[in-house]
Amino acid sequence: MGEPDFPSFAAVLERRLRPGAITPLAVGFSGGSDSLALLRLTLDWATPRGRPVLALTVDHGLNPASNAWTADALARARALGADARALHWIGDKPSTGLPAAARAARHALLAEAARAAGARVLLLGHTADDLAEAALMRAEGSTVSDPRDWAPSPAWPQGRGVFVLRPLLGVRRQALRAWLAARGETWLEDPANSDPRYARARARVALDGAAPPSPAKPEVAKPLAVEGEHALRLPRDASAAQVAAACLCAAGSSVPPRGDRLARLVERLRGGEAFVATLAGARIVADAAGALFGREAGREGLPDLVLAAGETAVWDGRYAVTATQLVTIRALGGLAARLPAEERLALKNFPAAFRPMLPVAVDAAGQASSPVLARDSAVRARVLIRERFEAACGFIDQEPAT
Ligand SMILES: Nc1ncnc2c1ncn2[C@@H]1O[C@H](COP(=O)(O)OP(=O)(O)OP(=O)(O)O)[C@@H](O)[C@H]1O
Repeated sequence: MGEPDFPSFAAVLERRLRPGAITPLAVGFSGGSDSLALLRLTLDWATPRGRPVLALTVDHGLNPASNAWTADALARARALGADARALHWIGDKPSTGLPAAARAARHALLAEAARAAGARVLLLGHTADDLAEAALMRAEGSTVSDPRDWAPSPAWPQGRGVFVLRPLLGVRRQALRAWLAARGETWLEDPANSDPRYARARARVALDGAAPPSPAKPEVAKPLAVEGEHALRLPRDASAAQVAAACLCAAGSSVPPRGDRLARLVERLRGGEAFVATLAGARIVADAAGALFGREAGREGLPDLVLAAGETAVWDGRYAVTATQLVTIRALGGLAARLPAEERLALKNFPAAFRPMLPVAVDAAGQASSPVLARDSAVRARVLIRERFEAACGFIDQEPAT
């Protein structure tokens, strides 16, 4: 296979991708220089290993030329030997916070398409320059975080089971451009990248010609004794990041707690008192044995979800539910008396505080049954809480088997 063009790129792929896997690799391909280099390098690495590469191009619909850019990107990807798909951001675009909304939509579309294609890993073309830009934007007051070389997809629930890999974080954009130019490649320059209304574009200008940024520090996940499936039990000395992840995953939400309220919760946990608190959709019950994080019902209660036979969907960000007949998935609260006797018995195994937030399926005749209590239910439920938590905490550091 010869010496790779960017040894750090190949090293990251060797470390993060499952040896011998032949599932597709998804690549976020905008048509710009970074992701064009990413796509070419990924194809060079994957093709001899028998792994198909799927280029995914998101058309944000924000520029009149975007249709043509997308068509060009697809043609380019296919000419290089990849499969290619266009994804469209449809619906209303906000008048403020457009970059953040576009980013969230992009991650959701990319993750959904990657998962649908059977890919567990989505490669993105962030470079060493993006790390430096993020640092500069923070210095200007922005809250952007550093892109990480390996992280679960930030889109939820679309990104469940999908990891984002950024193998170019150790490479300068200029080096990629020189490498492409030497191969006669041309690429798209998105005018938004030089639009001074955006903090990112201003950071880019400020960094032009600056010294190379230092490479990202590898993150080491601290071991943690976590228990539970529907509610998570953590030791009281869990780190702030682990407490934030526990709230996020137990609540099934997509916005982790930050700032003062998180710091206060961590402090109370360290303090050792027994207490009950709520944060970001999670209910936290702390006692001498540790802290239990479950779903807080909130003032509005939990959503209803109607599923047709054969349909799978995620209910409340916590359970992937598949129906074999028409059902409505609801929160158990208030319906326990309608459960069959053996399910009512099984319910006793759950902490009382969290029983009302378990899912229950109600069929057209009004019959209630919970897929997490019944051994043989017309509805199957996969609990997403624990595996999401483990991914968020960095305990899954390589492409998982499908
Ligand atoms: N329109 C797009 N379609 C597909 N992939 C894209 C698109 N835009 C960006 N990407 C992917 O994301 C990478 C980073 O792009 P960019 O720096 O513009 O995004 P970002 O907003 O900084 O990323 P983040 O999601 O980390 O905020 C690109 O190299 C590419 O892999």
